[in-house]
Amino acid sequence: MSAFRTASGDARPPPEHCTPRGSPPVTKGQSAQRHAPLLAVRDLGVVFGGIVALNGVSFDMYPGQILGLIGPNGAGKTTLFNCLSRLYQPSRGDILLEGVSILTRPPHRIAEIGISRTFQNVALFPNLSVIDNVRVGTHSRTSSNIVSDSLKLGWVRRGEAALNHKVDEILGYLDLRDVAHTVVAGLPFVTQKRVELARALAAEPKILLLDEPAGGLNHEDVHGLGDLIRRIRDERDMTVLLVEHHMGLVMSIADHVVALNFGRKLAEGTPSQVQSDPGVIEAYLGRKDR
Ligand SMILES: Nc1ncnc2c1ncn2[C@@H]1O[C@H](COP(=O)(O)OP(=O)(O)OP(=O)(O)O)[C@@H](O)[C@H]1O
Repeated sequence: MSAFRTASGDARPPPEHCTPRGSPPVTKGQSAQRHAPLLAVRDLGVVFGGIVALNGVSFDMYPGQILGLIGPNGAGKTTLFNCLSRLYQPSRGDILLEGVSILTRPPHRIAEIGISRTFQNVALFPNLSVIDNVRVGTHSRTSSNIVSDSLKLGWVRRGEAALNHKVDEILGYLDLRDVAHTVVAGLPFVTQKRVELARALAAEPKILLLDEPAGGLNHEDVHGLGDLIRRIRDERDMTVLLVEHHMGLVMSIADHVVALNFGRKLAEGTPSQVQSDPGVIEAYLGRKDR
């Protein structure tokens, strides 16, 4: 069984937004394009010394979309991802969440406005248990402080109980209850990836940023991961941005794909539009006449 199943299993009816057989499928994310963008990337530019890592990239993300960000090595995907999670400050352009620029926010305050991320190589506290790592994710949702915590005020205790309940629910959702009290360092990489996802979900983000979630996973786990990402979008009402080299995963779950090359946007559209774009084919395979 895939390590990326959820506790609720796989046998579910198709979601309401699916169209009947025969008509072109319209995904929840594609129909969302009728709404205002949740996130707008505008003319983004990043320069490292003499290297132009991003050059005037613009695109929109709509509520409920799974957006795949692809491109060959060095295309600028990680740079863009790091701008979205505020690790990098762009040299030009803007990123707007629900119409408001996020560029004045430091990285540690990005979860408060509804953006959570996972890391390519997993960035957990290795010596803490699974449950404590997931609790860290709830930090942006707590309003207590050292004074109220030490006085154990009534509203602090009620808040703690609600957070514990939420953490337990997420552990159950990602099938992590059995390892809740196990120290993370001893767990297999694939389980650590699920813990990181649990931590990101604990912040209840509007936008979940996934940095190469399929890296290091076997074929079966990648399949399970695809199902899980779609379920998280559908069941937990999230919008997902996925940076991924695994083309099969991106093309099977994304509603919309943005392709970068040499720091510029090369193409965007549905997975099949982007897959058949001559510029994208050339960027991945090289020119035929070479
Ligand atoms: N911190 C940095 N300092 C200098 N140059 C950088 C830095 N980060 C990225 N670059 C350069 O910016 C360009 C874009 O890199 P980036 O890592 O964003 O691409 P990518 O699409 O994520 O590639 P990969 O798929 O290989 O991870 C590359 O030329 C890279 O060498």
